[in-house]
Amino acid sequence: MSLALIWAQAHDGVIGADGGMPWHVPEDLAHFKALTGSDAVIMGRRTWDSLPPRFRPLPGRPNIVVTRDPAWSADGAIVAHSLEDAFEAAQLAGNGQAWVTGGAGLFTEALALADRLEVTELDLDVAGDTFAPTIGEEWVPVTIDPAHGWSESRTGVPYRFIRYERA
Ligand SMILES: CCc1nc(N)nc(N)c1OCCCOc1ncccc1N1CCC(C(F)(F)F)CC1
Repeated sequence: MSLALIWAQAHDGVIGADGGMPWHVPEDLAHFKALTGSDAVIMGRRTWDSLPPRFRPLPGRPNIVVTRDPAWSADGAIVAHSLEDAFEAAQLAGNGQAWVTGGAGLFTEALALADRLEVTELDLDVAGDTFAPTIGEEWVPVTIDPAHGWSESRTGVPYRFIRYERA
């Protein structure tokens, strides 16, 4: 079972503001859906709370939610009380690839265990209160589109997808 992290970030690594994502880039939703498919997703409880109700749980796959609260539960969520427990639950319930989908705390912790990062970069200046983890030198960007070219979202936001793998 390997662990991948997936996130979308604006300038300065902003990934969230006031419990949500301060943008709407449909191409990123499609990208997230295409990449994570029916694989297990692991997320923190605040990310779970941030999901629009129609996507909670994320459809068609095990949703593992990490929380410190021993009393927490939610329909459609497999509860874990640590990233290790979540990883184990993903191995039991999942099909080979597990995705950490947020938030910042989990990304920072999971970075050490992951072998793949799928980052959507948005050419967007937006105020935020939550930030992506710093990607260290050991991570190598894998060119997946012509030299990481920028595309333009139908909402006008330039975006690009970058895959990183551990060197
Ligand atoms: C997509 C947002 C997203 N992008 C990338 N690249 N990495 C992520 N870690 C990520 O955050 C996933 C959890 C938060 O997700 C949402 N937050 C607000 C609104 C909508 C969503 N989505 C819509 C698509 C839906 C589907 F199941 F269709 F994929 C899942 C929930």
